[in-house]
Amino acid sequence: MKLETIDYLAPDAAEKFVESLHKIGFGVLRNHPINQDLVETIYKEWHAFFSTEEKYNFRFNVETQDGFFPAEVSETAKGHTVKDIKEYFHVYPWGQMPDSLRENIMAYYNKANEFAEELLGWIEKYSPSEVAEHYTQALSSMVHESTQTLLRVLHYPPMKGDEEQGAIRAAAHEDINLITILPAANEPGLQVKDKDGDWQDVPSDFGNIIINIGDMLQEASGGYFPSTSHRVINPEGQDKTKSRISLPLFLHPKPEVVLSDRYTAKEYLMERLKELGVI
Ligand SMILES: O=C(O)CCC(=O)C(=O)O
Ligand SMILES: [Fe+2]
Repeated sequence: MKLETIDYLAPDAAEKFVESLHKIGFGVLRNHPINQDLVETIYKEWHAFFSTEEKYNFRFNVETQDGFFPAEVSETAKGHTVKDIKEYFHVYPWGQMPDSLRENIMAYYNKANEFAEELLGWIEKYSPSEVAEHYTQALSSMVHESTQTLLRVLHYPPMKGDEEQGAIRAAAHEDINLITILPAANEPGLQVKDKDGDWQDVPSDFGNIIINIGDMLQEASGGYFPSTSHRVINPEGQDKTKSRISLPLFLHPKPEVVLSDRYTAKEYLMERLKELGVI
């Protein structure tokens, strides 16, 4: 099944969107309520921030994981040995960030959280009853007023030619959280692995919003919604000189939320972070 872009305003949008999440683990929406001018402004402001030395004043707090993660400490995806070519900033409402960037990024954080709750309502409504009966509470209430939901501002720098052999912008991985909401980045590169094991480009027309299933919803739905591998490939030709900025919001349930008879959200997260060697 090819990943189709769904019109948020179409009468059958919710049903089609949830079908796409079930079949592919990804759904792409256009005509959605997230303001594109705000997204563009954030891309510009944070691109400027990443190009200054000021970012080093916000080095991440090891305990709480908010703040700036330089390229040298950037992630290595599960099962990989080479670091991704990226730097990023973890934004939490309670976390450190430059005062000058707070207003716009928090406006986006709040709006995208509200939108995510609406989409979780769609997912719940169109989950088959034998799947939905295992949800221990409404999906939207799992994340409502959660302090764990993480907005990651990612900067993939221009390619310099001295990158480590085999390194890519983001190696294949799955997200740990419930769902992820991601406005199309300012440059292409995001790919999803389909059922045949082939990499498909995610339709990343500027203005689209991309939603994917994370491991926690896969767990809570007994596998009905698959947490699909995705990656960001390196640019070619002219695009090598360009930075790519992206803005995934990782919806994390409140720690005490029961995902399944095996895990609470907190237990699940701890297990995964240990596996990744983060804690
Ligand atoms: O930059 C992107 O488009 C995707 C990033 C991503 O998948 C992640 O940070 O988990
Ligand atoms: Fe991801």
